[in-house]
Order: sequence, then structure tokens, then C-alpha cells
Amino acid sequence: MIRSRSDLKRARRVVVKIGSSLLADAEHGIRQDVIDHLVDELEEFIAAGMQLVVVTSGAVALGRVQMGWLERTLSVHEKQAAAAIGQPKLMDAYGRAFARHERTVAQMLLTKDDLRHRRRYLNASNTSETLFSAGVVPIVNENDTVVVAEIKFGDNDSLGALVSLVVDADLLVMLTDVDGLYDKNPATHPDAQRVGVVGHLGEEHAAMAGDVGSSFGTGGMASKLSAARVATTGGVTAAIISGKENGRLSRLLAGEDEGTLFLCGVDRQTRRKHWIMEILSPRGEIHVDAGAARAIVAQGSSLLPVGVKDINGIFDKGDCVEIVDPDGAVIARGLCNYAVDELRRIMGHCSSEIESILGFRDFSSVIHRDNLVLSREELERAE
Ligand SMILES: Nc1ncnc2c1ncn2[C@@H]1O[C@H](COP(=O)(O)OP(=O)(O)O)[C@@H](O)[C@H]1O
Ligand SMILES: N[C@@H](CCC(=O)OP(=O)(O)O)C(=O)O
Repeated sequence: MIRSRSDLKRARRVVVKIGSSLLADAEHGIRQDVIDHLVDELEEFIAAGMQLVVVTSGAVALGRVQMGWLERTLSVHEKQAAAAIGQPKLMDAYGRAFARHERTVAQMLLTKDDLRHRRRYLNASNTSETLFSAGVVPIVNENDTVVVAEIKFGDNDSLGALVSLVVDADLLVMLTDVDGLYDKNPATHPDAQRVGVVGHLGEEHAAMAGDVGSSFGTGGMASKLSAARVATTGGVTAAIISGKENGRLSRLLAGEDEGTLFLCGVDRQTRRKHWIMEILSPRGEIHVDAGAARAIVAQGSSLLPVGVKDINGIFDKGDCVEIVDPDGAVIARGLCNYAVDELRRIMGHCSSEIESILGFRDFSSVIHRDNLVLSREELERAE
């Protein structure tokens, strides 16, 4: 785990998010020169054994430039069309830049909804693992053409943060057109001071963030801070550095005073629980009796089939479900070891009967305690 700048030398798996403001301009469209230089720097780390994921913006911007849709605000459908036009140009640019190093790239287009489903999340995770072992660089963007407002990532900063959790990264680096978080927006305040390291990301930092600085950026500093919060509470250290000059990433990874570093303070187990609580959408409810509710809340026990009274929803093995006590309160969430039909057959029975009822017994518990997280209310009550 990265707890200080000097630990950055040990980062082995890194997600690098590259903002539109760096990659596209209204005059040239794609900035192949910028991508080439960035890729040259990234390739040095990959060749030294680092596993890298690139999360890239720029599809909408490139589509707008291509179509001459520059002056006006685009409708959602026009933005989706612009992304469909720009995305192949973006991939082509990365493909060409990495090909100079004989490196293959792969495109991964994701939506937040994909990552809320355990199965799709595992597929994304397995795909990236396979790409890593083949020495291929995953190039990720939001699947803009299929998402609508409710399921759309606010911006690619949060996509970068979620991807860093999916691939179990050590570090998320957001490359932008400013060299870190400043105490005020440097675009409008020339006296603004850079913040070097943030130990605990709080309200005081959110208050520093102003609007977007470039015509193609979308989230400004606020979206980078909220991405840093998602990453750090999920156990991934985050950094904001400038991508405008070469060598900044190397300085950051060498532990030098570069950009702004947001330190994380949680271990892997906490990280898994954060994922269950904050990211996954529950697919159903398991109603439990008073004894099971007490064992879960007071003793941190696993949920056994004998304590299950009722079930709602349609869920599969491995899906996230809510646990509801006899008063109707959601006391916890967890990953269920059995599909809804199987659970219906074993509920109310002892674990020793599972095999005779189902013909197999994968687990003695319905939800193992390692995959079970108490709700915020229960955690607060326990404090
Ligand atoms: N407190 C701040 N510190 C640094 N930059 C800030 C701050 N507040 C607002 N900004 C603006 O945020 C911009 C970066 O966000 P954005 O344009 O969305 O970049 P990207 O396209 O790389 O995601 C900077 O150019 C800067 O003008
Ligand atoms: N998926 C969009 C990302 C838009 C976005 O978040 O842009 P940015 O604020 O520059 O990271 C695109 O490729 O244009």
C-alpha cells in the first residue's frame, strides 16, 4: 500500500487517466504528438514490469472537431454521436503510438452500470488480468453511445477511479492541464498555491475546486476530487499531475514533489467491503430472524440458511443482496453464495442439510462474514 511519496517507487499496477484538454484542440483535433510523448513515457514503465491501464477521454471532443460542432452546446444524442465518431480516432492514435514500441493495445468500453453488476465487474476484471498477462495495454473509455444520463459516469475521472478498484491498482494518476490541486482555481487566481499531499480528503479541499479550465474538459477539479475520494476510500492512492510536459509522471513515480498526492488509509479487506457497500447494486433482499440479525450485528457472524425467513428479488450466486431484520431495517449487505432458487430450498434448514436438499454443498453459509458489510446505521450504532 502506498502511504507516502517514497512508496510510489513500489507502484506495480497503475491506472493513468488522460483528460480531453490534453489530447484534443479545436484546431488540430487529435494531438498525436502529445499522445506519442505520453506513450513513450508510459512504455518505459511497462518495459520495466509495471502493469498499466490507460483511461482516456477525448472521444466527444474529437467527434466535435471532425464534424465542426464546436460553437454550440450539444444535445445528449449529438454528444453520443460525437463520441461514436471520435472513439475510433482516439484508439487509432493510441494504437499508432504504442505500435512504435511494438506494443499491442486493447479497447475496453465500460459503463458504471457494468461495474455495479458483480458478474460484469468480474468479467471486466478477468479481461484486464488476461490483457496484463499478455503484455497488452487496456485503453478504457466510457461507452458513451449506450448510456443515458442516469447511468452515465459524471466524467472520466470517476471512471478512472472505478477502474482502479476493478483492476486492484496501487495508484490512480489523473493527468490534466494543471499540475495538481491548488488552494484556489489557478486559472483565475495567479496567487494560488499547489497542495502537495492530502492525508484526509475533506470539505476544505472541495471548497478549493473551481470550474473547468479548458473548452473540452468536463468535470474541472471538483470531479477529480470526487474521483480521488472514491479511489482513496477504496484503498487506492490517487494523484493529479500535469500531462502538459514530459517527465512529470516519472518524477511522481520516483517519489519527487510532483502534483498532488491523495493518500489512502485502508487495507485490502476494507477495500472489498467498500466495493460491496458503495459500488454494487443489491439484486434482492434476504429477511432474517432475530437470532441471525443479532449474530451478524453483534458478533460479525456469517449468515447461515437456518436464519433466513424470506427472500425477495432475483439474484444469482455471487450477487449483492441486502439483509433485512424482523423490524424491516436493512442491517447489512453481502455477496450471496447461492442463487435465489437454491436459497429458497435451503432456507430455514441447518447447513448440514444443504447437500441432501440441493445435491451439492458449495458453502455452509449463505453469506460468508468476509463478504458481509454492516449498513452505515449499524456501524454508527456500534461506535
Ligand atoms: N483549485 C483548483 N486547482 C487546480 N485546478 C483547478 C482548481 N479549480 C478549478 N480548476 C480547473 O480545473 C481544470 C482541469 O479540469 P478539466 O478541464 O475538467 O480537465 P480534464 O479535461 O483533464 O479532465 C484546470 O484547467 C483548472 O483551471
Ligand atoms: N467519454 C468522454 C469523456 C468526457 C470527460 O470526462 O472528459 P474529461 O473531463 O476531459 O476527462 C469522452 O471520451 O469524450
